[in-house]
Amino acid sequence: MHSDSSNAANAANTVLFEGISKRFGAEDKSFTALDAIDFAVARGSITGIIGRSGAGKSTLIRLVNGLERPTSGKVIVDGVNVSDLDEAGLRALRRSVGMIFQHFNLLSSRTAFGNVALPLEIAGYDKEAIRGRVEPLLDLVGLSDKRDRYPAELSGGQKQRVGIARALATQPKLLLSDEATSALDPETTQSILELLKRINAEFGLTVLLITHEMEVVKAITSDVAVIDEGIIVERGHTFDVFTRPQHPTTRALLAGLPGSKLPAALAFTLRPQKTAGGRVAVRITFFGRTAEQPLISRLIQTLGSDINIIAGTVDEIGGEPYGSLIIAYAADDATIANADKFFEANGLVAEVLGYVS
Ligand SMILES: Nc1ncnc2c1ncn2[C@@H]1O[C@H](COP(=O)(O)OP(=O)(O)OP(=O)(O)O)[C@@H](O)[C@H]1O
Repeated sequence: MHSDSSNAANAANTVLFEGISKRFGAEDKSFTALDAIDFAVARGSITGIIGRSGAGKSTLIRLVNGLERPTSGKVIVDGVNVSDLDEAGLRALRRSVGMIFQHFNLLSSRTAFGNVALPLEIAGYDKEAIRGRVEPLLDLVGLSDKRDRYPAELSGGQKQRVGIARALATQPKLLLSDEATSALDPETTQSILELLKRINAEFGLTVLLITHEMEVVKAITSDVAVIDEGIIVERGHTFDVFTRPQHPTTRALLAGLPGSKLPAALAFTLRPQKTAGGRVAVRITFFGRTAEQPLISRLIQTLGSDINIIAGTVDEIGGEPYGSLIIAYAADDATIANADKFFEANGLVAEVLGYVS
């Protein structure tokens, strides 16, 4: 029997991790790969789990389709406790949960068509039904003209498209992605992420992806959890986690993003203390609607023309505009007070980076 609250949680979430821990090895020298994980993957979301190598990401995702069993706790997929399933139940679960992999895991002896058809053959579909399902899928992933090609004749991006079509063949409600773009170049990564985004929007498919690449999380997820040594250290809407990271691990992962580093010339001259007649260097972060306003010209109007713009980026996180601007201006009390008033009035987050002469 489910309580009303667990029914509501199952309606809202495709996956629930409840008090999950996973230990490997014998009792006396066991290793804790996951510890006290409570996490929900909202239905229809694209949710990312990010962490460094060895953080526990693969173990966590493998619990979802029953490839690993938790040492304690429950993983609930679409209202079903995965640990309660017998072999037949696990087979049914794996039909309703598609998965894509870093190295694609295609059968080299089968064509693109044959690879996509495989899960349908295993599920016992007849030839006609298989063709009726596989051809539109190859079309969806843009590979109709490659239907008779073998994996060795396809590029990495094309192989991953076959992998995506195969994962969708049994019409799953959930797609698991295990570092699916890690072996691809940035441009191909972008096109695969666009495809995942389109599939999520068109079919309402929930996507749970694990990655060590912040770029991937930034490009397509709505929600994210940061995992470190088997513990979720930070979670939330991607936009909030990226713009106001709280945990040092999140900050360290974000520091690898292009545009997050200080320009070399500034980093070299920046001092922690104010110098006589020196200038203060400030990073202004602006979100949502403020990112679209003509901030720079208003800033110049407020602070006068004695302001240097050192660096700037405008970007999008989870579809929301976001920008950052590094400026320097006179570090006297009147100018600083004037600037602070401007930042506050315009809802800008300003962080003093240091002082330059
Ligand atoms: N079958 C196993 N037996 C023993 N230890 C394991 C097993 N599987 C994983 N581990 C350990 O659990 C920890 C988490 O591994 P996991 O593969 O989940 O990390 P990850 O975040 O996916 O890392 P990567 O990105 O390198 O794959 C690692 O320290 C790993 O060595």
